[in-house]
Amino acid sequence: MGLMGTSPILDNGETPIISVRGLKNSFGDQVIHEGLDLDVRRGEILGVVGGSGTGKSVLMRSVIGLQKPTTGEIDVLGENMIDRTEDEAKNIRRRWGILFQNGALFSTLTVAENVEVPIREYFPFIRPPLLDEIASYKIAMTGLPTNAGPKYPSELSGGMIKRAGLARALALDPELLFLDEPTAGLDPIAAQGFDELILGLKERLGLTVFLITHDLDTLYAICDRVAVIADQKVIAVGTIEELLALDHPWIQEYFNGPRGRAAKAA
Ligand SMILES: Nc1ncnc2c1ncn2[C@@H]1O[C@H](COP(=O)(O)OP(=O)(O)OP(=O)(O)O)[C@@H](O)[C@H]1O
Repeated sequence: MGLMGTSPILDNGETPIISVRGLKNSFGDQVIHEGLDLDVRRGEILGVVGGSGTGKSVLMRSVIGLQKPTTGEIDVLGENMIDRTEDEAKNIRRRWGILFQNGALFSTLTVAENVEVPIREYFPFIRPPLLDEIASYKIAMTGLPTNAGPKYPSELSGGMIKRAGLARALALDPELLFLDEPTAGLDPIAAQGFDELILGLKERLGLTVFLITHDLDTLYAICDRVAVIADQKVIAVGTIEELLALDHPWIQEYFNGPRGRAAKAA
């Protein structure tokens, strides 16, 4: 643990699932990241934390190829993400699932139809009833009742929308899941249920999870390691216990403030 090294090979000899080196992102004069390094290991849930506007979402967008960095190297699932052809990019996108902050469902499609979108895109030869069966299976995996399939997003609660978004993220059996603040806006019980769902799916499906969150309960409950973004880079990464041992004001305030202490005690 501790401060990031520069080798893309981890201590245990494994190649990381995500490797970011020397990332710089800027918008005009505003520099968001500079010299940012990060590794995500196979099978872990890595939490990404940092103050508002430190560039957590921009980091995720860079990793998934939606935001071209100013400079830097990004490897995901063994593929170099910089300067890829559209075909290569499409192939790699099939191997991960993304849950955006607001669920990002198509409002004019039912839950089942939303889940079917990526399947239709990549496997156009799969037709109903198999398509519907796959969608029902994914919907059930996320703990939604079977009657959620024909519903429209506007008929769902916030927690159900997140689950439907997750069902769509799981549509193509991804190896890697990106979650952007999955419990934001959920009540504590729904948030806890969602945490348990993520942890269960990670264990059963062997997923690797990149998770942006402000939710201290989530960090304590399900994250194997936590990466802290401050001063335009990942200043530290490790278990919460390891982070607590570091003498950084933001880390101390975040994990040892009243909310951090309450989450730890829970
Ligand atoms: N496309 C863009 N054009 C210009 N500036 C942008 C763009 N995307 C993000 N930014 C800026 O980059 C900074 C980081 O944004 P980002 O959304 O990644 O922060 P964050 O850490 O995810 O914040 P929060 O915790 O509040 O969600 C912000 O100042 C934002 O205004």
